[in-house]
Amino acid sequence: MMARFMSAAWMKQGPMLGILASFAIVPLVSQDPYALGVWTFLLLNILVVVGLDLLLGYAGQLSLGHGIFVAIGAYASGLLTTKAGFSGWAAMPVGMLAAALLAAIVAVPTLRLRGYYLAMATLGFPVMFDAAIRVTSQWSGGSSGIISIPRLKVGSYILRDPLVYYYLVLGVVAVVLLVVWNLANSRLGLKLRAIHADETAASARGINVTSLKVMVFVASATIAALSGSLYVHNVQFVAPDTFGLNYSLTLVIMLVVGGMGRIWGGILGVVLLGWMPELLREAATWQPVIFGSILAIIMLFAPSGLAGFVRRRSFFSPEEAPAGRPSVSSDKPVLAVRDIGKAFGGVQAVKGLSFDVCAGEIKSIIGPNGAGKSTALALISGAIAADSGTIKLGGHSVGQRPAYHRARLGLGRTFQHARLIPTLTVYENMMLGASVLGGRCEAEASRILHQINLEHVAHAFPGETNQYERKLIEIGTALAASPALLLLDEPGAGLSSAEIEQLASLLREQKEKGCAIVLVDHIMSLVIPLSDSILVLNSGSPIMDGTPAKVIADADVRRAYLGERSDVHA
Ligand SMILES: Nc1ncnc2c1ncn2[C@@H]1O[C@H](COP(=O)(O)OP(=O)(O)OP(=O)(O)O)[C@@H](O)[C@H]1O
Repeated sequence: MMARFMSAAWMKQGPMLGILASFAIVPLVSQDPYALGVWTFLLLNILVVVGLDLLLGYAGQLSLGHGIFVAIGAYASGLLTTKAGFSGWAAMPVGMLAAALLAAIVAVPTLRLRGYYLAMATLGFPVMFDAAIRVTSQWSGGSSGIISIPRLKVGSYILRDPLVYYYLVLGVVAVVLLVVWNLANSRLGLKLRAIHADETAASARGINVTSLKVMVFVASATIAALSGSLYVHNVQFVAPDTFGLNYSLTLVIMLVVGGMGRIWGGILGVVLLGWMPELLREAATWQPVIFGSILAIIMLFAPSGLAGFVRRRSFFSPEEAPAGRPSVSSDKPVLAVRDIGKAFGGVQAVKGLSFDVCAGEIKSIIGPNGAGKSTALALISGAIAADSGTIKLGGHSVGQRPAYHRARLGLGRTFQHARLIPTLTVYENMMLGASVLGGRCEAEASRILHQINLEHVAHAFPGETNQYERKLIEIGTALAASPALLLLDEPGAGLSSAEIEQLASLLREQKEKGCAIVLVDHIMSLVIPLSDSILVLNSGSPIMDGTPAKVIADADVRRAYLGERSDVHA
């Protein structure tokens, strides 16, 4: 048992410890103070790029002015130590706090929106920072910068030896890297990858997308400020030119070349591109050409960066599946929808829709194409807001609540076109689904994988599975959250009759366990035998709600919908 634990721990920490060990032996190869200075500078850039990777590679948010957070750390240390009598150690957290504050101020309005708003907001940072330094030149030193910044001290010992400073910086980098590495390979990393791939799907899995994006941006800005502070106490000088737009873009390029979303990719990018100017010093005029050519070649032949050549390895593996949960049932409605409506411009997609679904009940919604079925599910799940009406989940009014909040209250859903996270393995997708429960989601993920018979594709990525498996995986990710209510949008589409039969038995099992299900589908051989009741929508409005027998016998329904189809009989 102990040996298994040790090998699992080594498997998880091993790669990062290996990288850190390589940096630890650098001084054994050369103790040339200049070379050590370059390596120290690279380590400081690794700090920034690794923080940027969390933001860009994991959460998919681009910051084009990230160098400014380094500048804030550098200037806070420079100013507070030269003008306010702070020690370097005391100035450091002030710079980090200032960077975190600025990041939060920028992030809260921009990261609520999807798209490149953060990139646009941060693009102006270098120019604004430069202007701010020049306007406040009396105390900030203007374009001449600040000189004679004191070195860090431990007691009366001044950290001026390049070798000592290298190991100090390496120690800080080691702590940050191990923390970031463990975060990236934890549930948080899965959530960030989910946000990157599909914010709507992430919200449906109970993830508060905005707050997570803000948190990561603030954390990466704080790490960047720490780097800036350590930098100025080494070079003892700071000027605004160091942190221009070029620097911020170079950070992004290092990450892109090395490979985003891997941590070690960013480190590789910094080392490769960081050493290049040194190696090409003789051909200084050719440097931009060579730099640009390398970037173009990487973008053409390895758009995922150098790390993209290595298949991502998951640190999560299915465990022994625990026993299933006991069944629950109650007559209280799990879902109560009253008079909801939604218009898209002139199109009234849903109008006057009301119904209840109790625990252990399957309610199907059918209707012709464009009848408003998917819109109804989107309104119930919170993917879009209703114009009118009320929605109650387990007695809680959720009409104004975002999708992630409804997911946390026990609403699971699938989409008309399966929305899995392509960058996560099947098992990790299950874990993401289960993560809304808190606690150890590995066990729940394993249980569902076993239940839907997909253990053989646990380590595959969704793109490597077939259509039926993808449908099951998406239902599985919803089931992993132990939903009280499950919304299914056309789960039967494109499946063979044998697959539909298997799907029906999986849904029957969920019903028996007390799950309330709302099923939207055109496949009557799935809908009719499975449903307790069927609601028929036509042009957004309900025209009938009753037992399957009553619905298929209704003349209006047959005219509006069923009469057009040949597979009506169960
Ligand atoms: N985001 C949107 N913007 C504008 N119109 C929309 C949007 N979503 C849906 N609609 C319109 O609302 C109406 C209902 O669409 P919805 O997708 O809900 O129908 P449906 O019953 O699910 O159809 P199908 O069976 O083809 O999936 C359609 O006229 C559709 O064009």
